[in-house]
Amino acid sequence: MLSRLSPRLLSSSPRLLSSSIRTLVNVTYPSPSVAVLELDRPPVNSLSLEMATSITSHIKQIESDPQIRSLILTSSNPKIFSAGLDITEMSRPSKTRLSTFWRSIQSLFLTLYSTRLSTISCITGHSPAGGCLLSMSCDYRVMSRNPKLGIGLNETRLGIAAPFWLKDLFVKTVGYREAELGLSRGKLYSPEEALKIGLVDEIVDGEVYDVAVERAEEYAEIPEKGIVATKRMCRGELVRDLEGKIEEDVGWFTDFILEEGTQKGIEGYLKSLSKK
Ligand SMILES: CCCCCC/C=C\CC(=O)SCCNC(=O)CCNC(=O)[C@H](O)C(C)(C)COP(=O)(O)OP(=O)(O)OC[C@H]1O[C@@H](n2cnc3c(N)ncnc32)[C@H](O)[C@@H]1OP(=O)(O)O
Repeated sequence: MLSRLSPRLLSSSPRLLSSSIRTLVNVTYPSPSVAVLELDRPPVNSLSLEMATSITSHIKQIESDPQIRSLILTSSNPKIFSAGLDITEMSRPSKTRLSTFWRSIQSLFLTLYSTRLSTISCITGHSPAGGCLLSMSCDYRVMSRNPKLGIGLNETRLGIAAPFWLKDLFVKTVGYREAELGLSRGKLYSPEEALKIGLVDEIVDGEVYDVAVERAEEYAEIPEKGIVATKRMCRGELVRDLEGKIEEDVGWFTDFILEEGTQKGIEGYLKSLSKK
């Protein structure tokens, strides 16, 4: 049923969706050339297999409408953009589910990072690890000034490591030395710190969503051919690197996660989260 509805109809009539086919995201259109994809998986927008798959398929649907030029990625939770990968997917998983899960994350990254759409990440809340991956995959990042918020790659704190393509993305975004420091220490940056190192492009005192819409409209006014070719030039190398190593990366991820030491670390981290 979903595939027979146009993206516009789907988004403008959320009541059409019954709870049995929850999409985990909401799509709206604040102007004729801008779409907003709002992450909506309570409590923390963590990326499960289903969540990652849904985001990817909605980006593809939005992309297929030639009128849409810009996409804003945001969250229905004002305090949390995304808590990153759903850690329960990595806790005592079956190897089959774990591989499929990781493929869904690779595919989400490749789709978001290389879309023809100009993408604006509207970071209203915390954005650790996979949340930071989503933000960094966008073309422009605006974040609320709230000093209590954190954004960064804290994988080492869970006893895991970022894959090579996420490390490369971080290096491209903040530079080699800052990336090495941030990754090793699993550092979450405040919005001010993130602005200083180029992890976000703008921090906003008031309504971050309004600024995101403004930026999305500015991007939408730039002629498409030039901006898409430029994006391809800037991002093609990393896309090709991962595309050429999909299987190797799945093998690396599943081996790393299924190792007993990693499992103990993940269990401990999950316990510390639920004890808070
Ligand atoms: C081998 C290589 C692997 C490479 C993979 C590289 C890529 C990405 C890795 C990741 O993304 S791993 C995930 C990293 N994320 C985090 O460390 C964030 C953890 N969460 C938090 O810090 C906090 O939850 C928060 C986001 C700051 C929100 O805090 P708040 O106080 O508002 O909410 P909580 O009470 O902590 O959480 C509510 C509820 O959600 C559960 N939960 C939180 N985060 C996750 C998550 N990422 N996955 C699954 N579940 C999560 C948390 O346990 C609570 O559950 P209950 O106790 O209510 O059952």
